[in-house]
Amino acid sequence: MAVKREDYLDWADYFMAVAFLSAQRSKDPRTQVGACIVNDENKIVGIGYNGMPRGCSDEALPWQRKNDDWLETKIPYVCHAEMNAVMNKNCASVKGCTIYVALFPCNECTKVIMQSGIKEVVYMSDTKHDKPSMVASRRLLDAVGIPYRQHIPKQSKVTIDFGALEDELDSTSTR
Ligand SMILES: O=c1[nH]c(=O)n([C@H]2C[C@H](O)[C@@H](COP(=O)(O)O)O2)cc1CO
Ligand SMILES: [Zn+2]
Repeated sequence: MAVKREDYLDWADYFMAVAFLSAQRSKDPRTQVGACIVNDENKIVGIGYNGMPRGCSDEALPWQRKNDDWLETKIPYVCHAEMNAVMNKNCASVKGCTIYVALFPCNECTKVIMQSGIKEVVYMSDTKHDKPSMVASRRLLDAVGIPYRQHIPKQSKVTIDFGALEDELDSTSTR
């Protein structure tokens, strides 16, 4: 009798992988961030990545990070992954949900997370840990007791191979 496959993706790696896959949609030349919101039934209810607001051409607005003129940077225009994931929700509310994010959320996203009722933050990268924005995020989350923890992946890499089923058919084909 065939036995169960053991090297399947566990839930947390799956949700973080969805966040990272979503990030690949981002046009930001420097930092691509993705977020995935999950309810208490392990159902995905929102996905987002950082991008320009709906209807804005990705070519019409600046993508540079620094410029003497702040209006010529992406900062005032780009919508962060977390905010997009909340706005993209496919259910009435994300209250009680967990958000998986590729990068620890900035203070603006943390406010959106808090106001939406999300109850837990799971992040992968913390490369901006010492920026005032992240310090403010932790202060806010600590103030209300929303837990945040770094994801420790069981699998360091998740590969998507569009040819996987063809290979499988080839190798198992007996006819
Ligand atoms: O929480 C976040 N979510 C998010 O989507 N982003 C996006 C905004 C920008 O497009 C990019 C950050 O760009 P940069 O690393 O050049 O500052 O990542 C950035 C953060 C944290 O800074
Ligand atoms: Zn943000």
